[in-house]
Amino acid sequence: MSEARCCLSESDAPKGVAPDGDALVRFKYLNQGGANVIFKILPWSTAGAEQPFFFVDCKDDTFLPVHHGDITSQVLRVDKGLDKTLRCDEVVSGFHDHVRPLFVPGKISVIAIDSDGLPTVRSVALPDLDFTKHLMKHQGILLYPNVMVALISKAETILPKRKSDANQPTPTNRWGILLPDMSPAVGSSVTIEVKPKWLAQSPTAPLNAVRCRTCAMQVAKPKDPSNYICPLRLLDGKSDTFFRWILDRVKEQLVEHSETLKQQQQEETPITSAIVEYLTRGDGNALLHHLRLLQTLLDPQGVHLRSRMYPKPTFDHNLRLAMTVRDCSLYITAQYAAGTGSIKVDSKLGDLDFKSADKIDDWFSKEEALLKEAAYTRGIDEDLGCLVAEQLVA
Ligand SMILES: O=P(O)(O)O[C@@H]1[C@@H](OP(=O)(O)O)[C@H](OP(=O)(O)O)[C@H](O)[C@H](OP(=O)(O)O)[C@H]1OP(=O)(O)O
Ligand SMILES: Nc1ncnc2c1ncn2[C@@H]1O[C@H](COP(=O)(O)OP(=O)(O)OP(=O)(O)O)[C@@H](O)[C@H]1O
Repeated sequence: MSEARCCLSESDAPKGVAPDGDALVRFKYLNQGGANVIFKILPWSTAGAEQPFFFVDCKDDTFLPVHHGDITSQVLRVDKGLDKTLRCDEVVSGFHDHVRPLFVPGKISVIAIDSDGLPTVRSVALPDLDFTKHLMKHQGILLYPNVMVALISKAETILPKRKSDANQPTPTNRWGILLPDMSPAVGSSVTIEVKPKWLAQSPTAPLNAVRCRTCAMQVAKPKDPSNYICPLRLLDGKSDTFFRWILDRVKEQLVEHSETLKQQQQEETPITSAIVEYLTRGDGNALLHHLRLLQTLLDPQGVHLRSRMYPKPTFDHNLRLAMTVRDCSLYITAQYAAGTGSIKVDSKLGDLDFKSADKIDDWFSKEEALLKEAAYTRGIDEDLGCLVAEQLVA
């Protein structure tokens, strides 16, 4: 091993490595998505019955324990070990090698159709802007077996071993990722989480589409309608629908944070207005436009035309990147000082995991199902608030 940050229990520690009390931490389940589980990292205390763990910086044969203060502003993300999803070490390398470069000035190779109707590779310059302040630092962490046992006991959705590790003893060392903790802080910040999914229409949507790709998905496979919003509204930002959607999200958190209803009501509208302003005219708007640009540059033809596109490696690589930036999360934080009117809004992108090539067939099937089911075009009873539909009426 040359240099790595590791997490271990006292019984994993090599002889002579004994952490001070201020290096000890415990893990608390925070949340999970389809592929990963997130844990909060809290200082360990003798009061609980929890087993302590600690982080060390390992260099050659030396193990240097890390003070918990350097760790507890972060969360630990651990992959569940499912098929077609990436291990955390693959996420970290994919992020650095392929995803991060999309957020700094530079050139990318894209597939365009030439005047003869044939695919051709073009080099396109990205905007001369640096969006890296919106990216989270990804730090790979080697998790020792006893840490894995404890994490699996808190989240049984983490598989003890992947199919590809079938011959390994259970459980083995695994990689996790330390990321900045974007959770709200009671009394001083709220965090709104949105997925800026398909910010432009699918290239293979029918010409008579009455809704965008994300709304078409919501028709075909509805998910929690109570907090659904058409992602094109994030970019447009003007409507009352959008203001109300943000207000509802802010209220959900202030209800838990505020001591009185009056205090909540005093804070909710200014915080909502600051977030809407940020997404409509501020840095958030520039970021959303950049995501839309990436989504369209990297996938101008659509997975359905894949068989006619070449060079195939460029097409597939770009499609994977486009699908990555269509499935990330945006964490918008508003820090406020109660009663002062001071509000600072910021945002970071999460879940920028470079999608696996194994998913290409699934993307093909998803688009095919949307077309077959007429999800872009058929009439429905409910109003999803799709901006495409609104623009057709206008
Ligand atoms: O099917 P979509 O377009 O709705 O997107 C899936 C997401 O659905 P949602 O954003 O909730 O509507 C879905 O999100 P959830 O698990 O529903 O939170 C996943 O992100 C999925 O990607 P992967 O299989 O984990 O790599 C996403 O799949 P792909 O982006 O890989 O197609
Ligand atoms: N850095 C973070 N700080 C605070 N909470 C987080 C952080 N990252 C993730 N979360 C929470 O955990 C949830 C799941 O995380 P994440 O989106 O990374 O999982 P996933 O399995 O990759 O999701 P998907 O289902 O989209 O593939 C998020 O929706 C969010 O609520």
